[in-house]
Amino acid sequence: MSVLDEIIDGVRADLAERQARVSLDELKERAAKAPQARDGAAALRGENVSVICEVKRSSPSKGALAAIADPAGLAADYEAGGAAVISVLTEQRRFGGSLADLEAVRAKVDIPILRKDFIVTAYQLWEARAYGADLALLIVAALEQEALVSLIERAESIGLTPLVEVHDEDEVQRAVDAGARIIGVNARNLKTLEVDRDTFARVAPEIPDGIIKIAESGVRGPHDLIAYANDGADAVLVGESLVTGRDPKGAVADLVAAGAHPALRHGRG
Ligand SMILES: O=P(O)(O)OC[C@@H](O)[C@@H](O)c1c[nH]c2ccccc12
Repeated sequence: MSVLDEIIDGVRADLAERQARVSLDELKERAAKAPQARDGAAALRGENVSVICEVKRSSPSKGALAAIADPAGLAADYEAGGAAVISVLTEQRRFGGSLADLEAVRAKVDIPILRKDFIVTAYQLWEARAYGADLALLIVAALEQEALVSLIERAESIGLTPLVEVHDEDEVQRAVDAGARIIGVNARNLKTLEVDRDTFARVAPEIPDGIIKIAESGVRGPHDLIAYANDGADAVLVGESLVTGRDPKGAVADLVAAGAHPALRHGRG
């Protein structure tokens, strides 16, 4: 069994508990009362390379990263540093996240928020909306094609912008066929947890023009953002280096400044 399969088993068990506690109808009522979703694609489409900053306490590859007693405070620092979008990991067992984190971050920041989790059913999309997310991650490797297609459609129909994650060329094809408009290339293979920063350069050329391209994982600082941008990234998604650093706001500002360099505009569409 791959790491991804193990994670998804845990996610399904936790999901079953929540489903037993909160009915889909209750969730839908809560989602109806949530503030209208912000435009996640618009936030990522600007002239500059956008920075998506992640609230992440731990990871299956590294274990504990940071306690993050105040996820909303961290997100506010990210926003003050110039983040375009906040990613909140809500998976509990391996990443130490929760829907409460999502809710707290929503209450504090005005920029769009991505629910980062292992979404396998529409119930989780309704949760995302009910707790204030604007975008939702859908991982191609975790979904059959039929499920991917229907979750993309469902996300859009409830006002969530799907960010579709891939790791190789075949998954790009599946994402495109399923109608993805934002594709994230994860440098980390979720089946083995290995990071290969060359993944984006290899896989991104397969993504058609007009689709927003995000380079995910392994960004240590501005030099990695610049490398990803030169390979065509419209945005980068950064977690570990921000939560383990001393000055998240300053680190985000440095990334944002690098992403605003006019030399990077050439060749990105
Ligand atoms: O901490 P990093 O290396 O900066 O990576 C952030 C983000 O890309 C990573 O957390 C991630 C990308 N895709 C995921 C899917 C599930 C869980 C986590 C992820």
